[in-house]
Amino acid sequence: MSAIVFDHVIKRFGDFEALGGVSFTVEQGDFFALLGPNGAGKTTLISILGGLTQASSGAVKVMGHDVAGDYRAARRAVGIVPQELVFDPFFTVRETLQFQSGYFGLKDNGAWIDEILENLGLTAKANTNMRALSGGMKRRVMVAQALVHRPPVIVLDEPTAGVDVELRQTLWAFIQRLNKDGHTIVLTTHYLEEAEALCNRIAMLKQGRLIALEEKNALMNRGKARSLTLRLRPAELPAALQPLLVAERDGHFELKLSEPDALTDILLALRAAGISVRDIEVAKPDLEDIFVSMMRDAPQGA
Ligand SMILES: Nc1ncnc2c1ncn2[C@@H]1O[C@H](COP(=O)(O)OP(=O)(O)OP(=O)(O)O)[C@@H](O)[C@H]1O
Repeated sequence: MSAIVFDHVIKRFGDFEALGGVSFTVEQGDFFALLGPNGAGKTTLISILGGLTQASSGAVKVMGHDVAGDYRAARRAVGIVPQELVFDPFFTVRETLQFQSGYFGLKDNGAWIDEILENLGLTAKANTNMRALSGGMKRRVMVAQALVHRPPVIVLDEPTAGVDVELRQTLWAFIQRLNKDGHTIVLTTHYLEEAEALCNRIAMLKQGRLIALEEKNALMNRGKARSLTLRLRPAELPAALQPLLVAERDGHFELKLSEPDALTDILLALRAAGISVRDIEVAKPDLEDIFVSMMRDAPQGA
């Protein structure tokens, strides 16, 4: 059984189609990244998953439960950390988590609440009113709240937007532990280095359509071509190397390096032309480079 199944999900707001028939699955144990530019439809998809919005057509299942037909069981199977901070200012942190436990009919949830508070660095704030917390602390409570019922599937919608380095590290260490313990994680983020470091599968949305869905390693290998930046004396590129030139700025020549072995030929060509190398740098594309080129190459309104 897949952790999540999106089956031809269409969502219209009036005449506007925010999701144009999205189908993919997230497997149990995945650490899954859902990427896409602003307005691609990520939050809409997550809202449908959490039962906060209804799809115009199509079906969504969480741990085998249909989010529309079997709402309660589906809702129980997933913990969603929303992008926006939503809270009751009159509750303390602990009361907020107790209240959320009650919503799921959980009594005697104190030990797990303590563990969540500890792991998110919230223990010292347990009895503080929500309104008195800083933005980053409120964000931690949003995460804690999504975890109170120990959902097998945890969805984080831009959890690290505007949070400090310490929280990022604490949060990711905790989420990675939960993933190792068997929880399925879905993450949306605009910090692509986070997705690259944490996730094993990556989906990309553009204008409500899925344009890529791959194992991270396969996706990273698409960007095999490295780039080579050279500073030369004299600062000129021999004619034989001109076809490889990608860009030239401030006396730095950026060349396309289709395979690492091509480096030898480049250096030999430079020596033959009597040009010496003053500085050299080889760069491999990261997820951000791959993301940008895939978004550029995907058809408009695909
Ligand atoms: N309630 C609504 N009414 C009308 N349009 C909406 C509504 N909610 C979302 N949209 C539109 O649907 C599209 C997808 O929005 P969504 O919030 O899902 O994008 P996103 O990928 O999460 O973007 P971001 O990265 O900015 O969070 C956008 O064009 C948005 O304006």
